[in-house]
Amino acid sequence: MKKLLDVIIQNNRHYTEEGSVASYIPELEKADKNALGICVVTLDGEEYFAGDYETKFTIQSISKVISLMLALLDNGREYVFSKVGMEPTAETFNSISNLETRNPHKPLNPMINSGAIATVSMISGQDSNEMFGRILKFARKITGNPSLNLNEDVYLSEKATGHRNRSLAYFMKSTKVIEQDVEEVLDVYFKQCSIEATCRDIARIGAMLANDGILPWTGERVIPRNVARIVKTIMVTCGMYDASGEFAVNVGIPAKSGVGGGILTAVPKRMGIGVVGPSLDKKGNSIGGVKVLEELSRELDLSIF
Ligand SMILES: NC(=O)CC[C@H](N)C(=O)O
Repeated sequence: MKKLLDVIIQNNRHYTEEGSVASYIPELEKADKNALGICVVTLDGEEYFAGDYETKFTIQSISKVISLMLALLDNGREYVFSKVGMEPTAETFNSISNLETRNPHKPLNPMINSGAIATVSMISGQDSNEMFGRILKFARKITGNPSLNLNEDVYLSEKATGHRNRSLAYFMKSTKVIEQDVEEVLDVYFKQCSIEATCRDIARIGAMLANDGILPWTGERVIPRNVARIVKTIMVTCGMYDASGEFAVNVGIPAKSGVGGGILTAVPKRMGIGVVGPSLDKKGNSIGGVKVLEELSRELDLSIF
């Protein structure tokens, strides 16, 4: 496995030249454009690494998977999906247009910004500190990494410039999708996006999902099987934003990307995979990361379809 991963990273590193790092959150521009790394965590607890696997990145939209799990645990499926839909989108991840035209009462799905902000608003807690505290605690548990933390500079950078997200949130307040204080909800959203990780951390979340909600390295159940199933299904249909269909054809596994360059994937019954490559394609997915996953999926026959 280790050899295969080394070769795949080598074969695909050149793609990083064709993309660019995210710059609309100013702090993200500091990322290393040519970094490309991978970690595979199998369900028997083995971990394999290749390339720039030690590269740290903020999880950005990958956090949407974490808050969806927590919102489902806190509220149950009926309530969560009364506020946010389950349908894929052909628009960009921060699109505002569907909010009014498609269904003014709920954002399309929990993997785009509007849907994730609505999802975050359903997480229990008195204020933003308590809500984010619960997200971080849960994230530490499912990564097995007690030192997982916020990147303060990215958080402040996004908070200062996140006007598009603010407009999505205030629109949803007007339609009563969001019932809480908008600024508190946004603060939690900006913070969860700014959690800093390595590809090992996200591979471990993938392995837990692949293992139907049980941490492979301790045997502990952290989410019910049904929650794992729902989350993986939403990842397949919506996790790569408006490139989810193409990714399903070319790779064929539940995945969630973030503009920090990470992609979390869960291969049911087999493994979790985390990749990092901050150079992004036009839709905001790691350009090298997607290519690495395509080759790995072909080599190991990982597609679920
Ligand atoms: N696609 C992403 O990773 C988007 C997350 C980012 N924090 C944003 O809200 O714009």
